[in-house]
Amino acid sequence: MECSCFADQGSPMASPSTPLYPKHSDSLHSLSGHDHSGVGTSDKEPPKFKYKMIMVHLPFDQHSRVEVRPGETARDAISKLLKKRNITPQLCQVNTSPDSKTEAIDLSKTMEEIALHLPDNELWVHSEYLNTVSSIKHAIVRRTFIPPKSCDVCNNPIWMMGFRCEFCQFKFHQRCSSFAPLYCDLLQSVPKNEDLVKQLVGIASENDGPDRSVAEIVLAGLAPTYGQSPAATPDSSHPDLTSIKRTGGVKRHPLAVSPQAETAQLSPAGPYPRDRSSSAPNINAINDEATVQHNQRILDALEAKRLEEESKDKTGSLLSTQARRPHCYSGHILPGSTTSSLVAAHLHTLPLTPPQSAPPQKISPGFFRNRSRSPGERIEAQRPRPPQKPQHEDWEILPNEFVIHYKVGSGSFGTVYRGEFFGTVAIKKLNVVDPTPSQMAAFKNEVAVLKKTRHLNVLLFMGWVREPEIAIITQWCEGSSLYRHIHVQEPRVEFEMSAVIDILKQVSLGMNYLHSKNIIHRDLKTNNIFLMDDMSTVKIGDFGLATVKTKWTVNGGQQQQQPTGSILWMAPEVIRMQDDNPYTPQSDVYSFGVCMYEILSSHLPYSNINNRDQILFMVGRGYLKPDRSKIRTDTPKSLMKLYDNCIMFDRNERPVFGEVLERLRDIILPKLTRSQSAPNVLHYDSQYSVMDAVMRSQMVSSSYIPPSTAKTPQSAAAAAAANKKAYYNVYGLI
Ligand SMILES: Nc1ncnc2c1ncn2[C@@H]1O[C@H](COP(=O)(O)OP(=O)(O)OP(=O)(O)O)[C@@H](O)[C@H]1O
Ligand SMILES: [Zn+2]
Ligand SMILES: [Zn+2]
Repeated sequence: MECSCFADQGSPMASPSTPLYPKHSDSLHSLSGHDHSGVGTSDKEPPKFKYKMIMVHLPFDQHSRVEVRPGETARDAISKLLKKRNITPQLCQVNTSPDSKTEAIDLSKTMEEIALHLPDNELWVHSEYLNTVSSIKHAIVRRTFIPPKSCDVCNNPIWMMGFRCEFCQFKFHQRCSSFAPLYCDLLQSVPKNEDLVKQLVGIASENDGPDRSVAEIVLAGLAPTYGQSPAATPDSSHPDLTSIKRTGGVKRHPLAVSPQAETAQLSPAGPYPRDRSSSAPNINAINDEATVQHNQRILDALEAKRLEEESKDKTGSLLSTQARRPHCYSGHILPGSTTSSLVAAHLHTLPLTPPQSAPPQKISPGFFRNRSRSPGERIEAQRPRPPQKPQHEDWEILPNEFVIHYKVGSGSFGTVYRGEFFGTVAIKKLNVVDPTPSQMAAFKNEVAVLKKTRHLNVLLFMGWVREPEIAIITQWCEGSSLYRHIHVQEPRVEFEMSAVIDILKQVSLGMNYLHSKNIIHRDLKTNNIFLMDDMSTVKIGDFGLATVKTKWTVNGGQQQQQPTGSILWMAPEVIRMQDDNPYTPQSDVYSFGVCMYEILSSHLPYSNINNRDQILFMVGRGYLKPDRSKIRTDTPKSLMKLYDNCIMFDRNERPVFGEVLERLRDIILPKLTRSQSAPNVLHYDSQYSVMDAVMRSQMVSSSYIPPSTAKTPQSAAAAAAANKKAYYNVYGLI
């Protein structure tokens, strides 16, 4: 096959004489309808080209655009695209059509020259190699690892149960399955393309680093057939592994048995002189949603098969497995595999074909870990580790450590349950199925921040759950949200002004703290403000988790274009989504302003407009603000001013929470209000303040006893208990 591949740079395979587009160029010319006098071309006139951007179709159904830059060769331009995706350019060729059999373009030409002749502004990158690679599946079996072996994903010990590919020996925890490579290396398919082999030899001898390793592995897999004609190779669909010694493929795993010794013993001279046993990257570490789904399918199938196997006669299963799977070289099945676990054969029947639109091929640095180059290092890697307790990651809570009781409600990015984890907790399962590794990593970063939050007014984060679904566990808030108090419960609560200020101060304290930790809430609203401990303490919940809130809400992947969720609290700049990330401390301050409005007016904003889009449009442009006339008349001027400042259209004109707090502290309530109230109960952080304020303002109970009037601690406690009961009775909470 004659082609002008990336590998041809300076190699004998280069075909500079290959005419550029011999089949199409004439028709192109007439089709284009442009003046192509520059084609050919005179030195003086800069060549005119039709397209500034060319669409490039990439392996795994991806595509990208490449800019036509003067003087840049096609090789350089397209290599950049491929390298970004961790695809080895040397393994690809470029055509002007989706058919890889057509003439490849000459990559030494400039993009300008190429653009001149393109029928449409499209190019196709083909790779037989990648096609072959992506057809190879793991043969994963569930295994008991005694003594524990380290997981090839996370490096932590696999304590007892885990999984391993019987081909490539890749082993991993169930929880790490989403990070396992999608396929194993070239073990089954033996490409018979001589050109490809030559290219690989070229790569193996000329390059260094991952490219070379990749080529070496493939060549190792091809070793027995290399140099033979396709007809002379054994039946490629069922290669006899006792005669085809594909040691390179199997022994490449870092912790697999004695790589060097066995390579020396088993492998015939390879097609190239290097010691290939030392470089063994897993070339197929494709980490994304497809991987997760793929692996999950494998695990699910395995689980089903395991149960099936368990009910069968265990003694016969090794034999039958091997009989059903002629590919399975018994030497690869390590001692310790339980016969019942050898379900690899069944996997042949599973529909585990690679996804049509496979993701970028990533060579994850994680998979190079422990691949030592010296025998000494290898021994180190194989030394058994002392047994350890099963490890969870920092603050991870295992499925068997908590109990879910019942569903409480759901929001835009999760469902909340009441449950038990060393006491009553709230478990929020996030709306995410199969997070990509990058989402998972971002999520973990955010968890790392959440776990450091310790403030009286911030809901206590207690841990996170990976399986069966990703969830966050927090302290449980008995009582109710501010939203329920204002908008739902009957009779309506109108807090005393002093209680209003107390609540606002506590919210500002919590928010100021979160901002000091660089946590932007992104969803501050009265639903996420809880009144606890007999309503004396305010807790802010549902904060942080930027990844979950933006990226996971739409099909698990894309950034949302349209604002979703709680639009009433969204700052105009968030509604407009003008920047990549419109969330700032000031956008939280805006949301706080809306909470102020709710509590001061007992209304939700824009309750007279029932068109969501209209609200979004008008608030986003600054044409609409909450109806100020609904705000209660006893609101102090300074508080009103603070509210106005918080909801300023221009975020730079809004105060920060530190200032909000100062201004709230400075508010002096009219003496009259105070003298009517019981003394002392309303000062900031009074244990009874909010509840007392509610009770008094509603005059709900004749049995109300201001705690501060109680003579002894016991009678104060009794008064508090009685008041609580009265309160909850009134609101139907008990
Ligand atoms: N820690 C908690 N303790 C008690 N109830 C809680 C807790 N966290 C949430 N809830 C309740 O669970 C329900 C669902 O909460 P969730 O946070 O999912 O939704 P939301 O805040 O209303 O909306 P969104 O998440 O879209 O902003 C609400 O009724 C909320 O009051
Ligand atoms: Zn494998
Ligand atoms: Zn692991």
